[in-house]
Amino acid sequence: MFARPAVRALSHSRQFSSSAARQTKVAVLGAGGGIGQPLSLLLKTNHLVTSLSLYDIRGAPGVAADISHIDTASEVHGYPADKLDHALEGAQIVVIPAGVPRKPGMTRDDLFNTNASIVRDLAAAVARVSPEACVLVISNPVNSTVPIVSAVLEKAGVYDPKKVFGVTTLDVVRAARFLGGVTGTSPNDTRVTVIGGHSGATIVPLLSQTPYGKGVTGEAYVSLVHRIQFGGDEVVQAKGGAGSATLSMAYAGARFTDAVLRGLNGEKGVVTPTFVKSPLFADQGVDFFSTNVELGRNGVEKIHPIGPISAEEEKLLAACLPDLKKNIEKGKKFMSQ
Ligand SMILES: NC(=O)c1ccc[n+]([C@@H]2O[C@H](COP(=O)([O-])OP(=O)(O)OC[C@H]3O[C@@H](n4cnc5c(N)ncnc54)[C@H](O)[C@@H]3O)[C@@H](O)[C@H]2O)c1
Ligand SMILES: O=C(O)C[C@H](O)C(=O)O
Repeated sequence: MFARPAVRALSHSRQFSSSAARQTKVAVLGAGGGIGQPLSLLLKTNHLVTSLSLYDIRGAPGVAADISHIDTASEVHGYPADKLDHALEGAQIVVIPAGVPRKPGMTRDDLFNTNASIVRDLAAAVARVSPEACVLVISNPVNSTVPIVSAVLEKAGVYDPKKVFGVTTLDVVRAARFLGGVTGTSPNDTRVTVIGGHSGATIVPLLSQTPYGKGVTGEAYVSLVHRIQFGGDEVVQAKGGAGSATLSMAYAGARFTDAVLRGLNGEKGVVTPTFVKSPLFADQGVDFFSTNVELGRNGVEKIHPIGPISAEEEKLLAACLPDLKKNIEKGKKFMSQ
């Protein structure tokens, strides 16, 4: 589906014969929503998906009927509110964009009270029905919902930290686009590794690690970093109360799902940032963190170190860690109550 690799590290051919690709069922929970619909559409065009299972408390059968007419080989089924378990049967990948989006003036953390329980209940169903699936969490606040999903699976005795991912790809997409805008180059030449978490100061773009990013300094650097960290707010403001990023997120979610699919299919060198259980800053109480991760047949194959960073990025990282720690602890506390 995507002509370009997910990150610049993916440079080799990714062609598969249909016989080489395994059968992969992908379930989308929240498929009737602003993200869920275009994400499901993009997944229907992905030839690594053999079966697409669309679930929502509202509207999923209609979305499924519509998408099922697209002339790619995958089967599409839609499931109403009371058929969650059916939707999850046999799923190898579960993507979760279910939950409420922000309105102007809200932080992602303001969504916690509503989305924490939605994600918890969906994760409980995953634990019960498809415990071996890779779970890709889009619902905000990602910094807290990923620890919640992990804790639910852990409580059920089926937690595999290699298979739970917070989707931070939109930050990577924005960083490439915004840097390309500043330097006047194609985003294909301005891929940026973005580490940390997915909200404000927890989003840390490593511009110094790219040839074009290194050249952005002074005020231009400060405003570029701010735009990457607060790109979500731009969309929330522009939509004026009608929600947050849906189309760019669907693109980002489909791209990350494609990366996971390619890893499961045995493709080597699939590397992209994602928010996972990570040892990198665990000694500082931050045991979930996004860095470049190599994806493989079992999910996370290898967590890459952050690599050399500039003095400015050291400061961004120092600001990120306390906020991220609070967000992670909030998710864990919710699950321990
Ligand atoms: N990770 C990211 O980068 C990123 C980017 C954009 C948005 N988001 C988040 O994604 C979430 C969804 O955003 P949206 O714009 O699609 O919202 P939306 O309101 O348009 O859609 C959400 C959908 O979830 C469904 N839903 C609610 N509870 C459910 C449940 N228990 N089971 C199944 N479905 C349920 C709703 O019926 C709705 O169709 C929000 O939390 C938003 O903040 C994350
Ligand atoms: O900004 C939001 O609330 C949605 C999403 O997290 C984004 O980054 O666009």
